[in-house]
Amino acid sequence: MESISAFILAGGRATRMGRVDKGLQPFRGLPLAAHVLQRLAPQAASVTINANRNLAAYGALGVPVLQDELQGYEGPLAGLQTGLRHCATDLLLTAPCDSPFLPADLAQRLYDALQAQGADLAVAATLDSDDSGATHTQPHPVFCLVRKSALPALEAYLASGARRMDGWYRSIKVAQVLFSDANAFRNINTLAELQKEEESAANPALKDVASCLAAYDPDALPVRSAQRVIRDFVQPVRGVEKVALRSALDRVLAEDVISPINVPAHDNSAMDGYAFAGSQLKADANTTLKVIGTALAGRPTALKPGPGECVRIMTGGVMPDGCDTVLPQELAADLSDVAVTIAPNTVRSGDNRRFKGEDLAAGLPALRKGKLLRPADLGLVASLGLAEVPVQRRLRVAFFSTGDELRSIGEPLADGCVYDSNRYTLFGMLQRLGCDIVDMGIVKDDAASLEAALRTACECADAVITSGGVSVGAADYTKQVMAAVGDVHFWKINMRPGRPLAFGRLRSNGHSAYLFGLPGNPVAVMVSFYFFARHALLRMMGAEAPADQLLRVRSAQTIRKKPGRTEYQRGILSSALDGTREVRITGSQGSGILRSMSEANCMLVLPDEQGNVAQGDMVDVILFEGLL
Ligand SMILES: Nc1nc2c(c(=O)[nH]1)N[C@H]1C(S)=C(S)[C@@H](COP(=O)(O)OP(=O)(O)OC[C@H]3O[C@@H](n4cnc5c(N)ncnc54)[C@H](O)[C@@H]3O)O[C@H]1N2
Ligand code: MOO
Ligand SMILES: [Mg+2]
Repeated sequence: MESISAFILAGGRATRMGRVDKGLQPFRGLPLAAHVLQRLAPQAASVTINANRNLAAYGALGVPVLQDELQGYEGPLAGLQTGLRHCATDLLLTAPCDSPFLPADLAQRLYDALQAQGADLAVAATLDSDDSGATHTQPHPVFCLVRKSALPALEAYLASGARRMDGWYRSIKVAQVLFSDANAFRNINTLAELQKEEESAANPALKDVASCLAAYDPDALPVRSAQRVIRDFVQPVRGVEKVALRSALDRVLAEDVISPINVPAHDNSAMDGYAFAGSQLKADANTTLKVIGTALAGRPTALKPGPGECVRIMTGGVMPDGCDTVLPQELAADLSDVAVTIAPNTVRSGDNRRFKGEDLAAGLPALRKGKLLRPADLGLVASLGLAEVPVQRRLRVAFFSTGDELRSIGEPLADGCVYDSNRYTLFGMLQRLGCDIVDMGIVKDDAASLEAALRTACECADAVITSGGVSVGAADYTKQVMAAVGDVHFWKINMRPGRPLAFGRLRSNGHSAYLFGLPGNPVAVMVSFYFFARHALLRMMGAEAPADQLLRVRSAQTIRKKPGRTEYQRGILSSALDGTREVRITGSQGSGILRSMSEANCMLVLPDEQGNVAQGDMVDVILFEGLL
């Protein structure tokens, strides 16, 4: 094939996109024009972008940018004219900036037809069918390959005042090439289309995700399978903000932090003592060195100890030239203001020296994107002298309780009613995860109130958490309404507590939010949150969260356990008389007994295959608290 230059037409006004610069709209993480560039680059010797505004932003894509030479947004032919005038090859391939799916063999197939038919221009076309099923050929005039020799005809056409692409085509010899995949020429004209494309790529249907499991039985789902479907279904939210270092605590780092400096910046002493060249140490006799001065931390010295000399140095003091070893002062065999004596085998050459960059090396990542920032990380960023860090935006989570029997604090407790405790445990767990919280209170068990609440929640939050109404009770409208407002599955999970769970995505008025419909029982709410919602929310936050840390310890008692389901029993981990760790459970394990959670300091995780636990058997526990 002859050499081809490609030309991306991004000079339009994008009237259907509200006049935003279409080629620069983000799509799957890149500007639209960058997708077109990626598709064209392998098909051409060079790529140029034709744009009439935001030239610098297009330039940032790493290819030359040319503005129309005709003034006033005169359409694609004006772009083509500019392209042909500046084209370094005999052939110019054009494509619009909003066609991220264009064919990988566009250039080759247009070229073949151009050659075969001896044409000036080859244009792509597809077969379309109308409502009656009749087919017709649909040309895509902006996807064309044109010979530079057609420029005079184009100049003449434009000079006549005409601007239509198909009009000009009638004045030259055109070859039409039929492509079978009409989708490949799909362009994205409106912001709504762009959003829809984004979503369909990023958001598969829940059934498609669930169907990836080897076996999917929503009525008997292993914990691991449910966790997997949830993990594969939820996507991180977008949005980065720069915050002052202290405000970054418990936030998720949005970009790698690259160390701008070496920490420490110099080789320095790890001890208060005497710095010298270690090669002088004698193996079988005392080494005596003359003290020629002092190096304090923060005050590098110009002293250069020669043979038989040393420098008194403080911890953190920069190592003087030629020194690689420090004798801690308390290890000196003899010491005066002017000399120090070191007995054999007190220190080895190289001891007590800290290397430049040994903590953090300049130019290397000090912290990785996705890290949940802990106190040590704040200190680490501070040690680099950085005042701000980029973090993911906070996740917004809306939640409410359902059930006619629920009362809020401050209300009298009518007969048969209970105070709503789930909103408080949920508040606590979400707060600790660092979410922005929208507490929507108690919602009555009627379809209209539930639907209104779900829609409001969906429209204002990234995730919605409800409690209650997901089992089989007569007054539970929750499931019906959830199913109507979104793509939601209802599971019975092989676990206890927390057997029923609703999971999916709600949609309302163009907004969407993930839904976790947790069971109503107060312990079940917490267990389902910890083992399903928590991981999903961390993933949405963009966090690279470590897997749950299970600790294997001895059971101090026999524990009843049914095989075939995972049981999360509430435990108290303590030290036995012999100092080893053992765990016992907190009395009744009923899923309405919240006291069992409050008294516990850990949860036993007894897997599906496990039967009764005998005293002395080893079991897995997960701790509620670590170091803060
Ligand atoms: N026939 C069956 N009955 C039940 C099954 C079953 O499989 N078959 N599953 C049981 C399990 S397991 C659970 S868990 C619960 C879950 O029920 P729901 O999600 O429908 O929850 P509710 O019926 O609304 O409430 C259950 C229970 O929890 C109390 N509750 C609810 N919300 C709160 C709150 N915010 N604060 C305090 N307490 C709350 C509520 O009063 C009920 O006592 O279903 C079993 N039944
Ligand atoms: O499993 Mo239910 O969730 O026992 O309380
Ligand atoms: Mg119920």
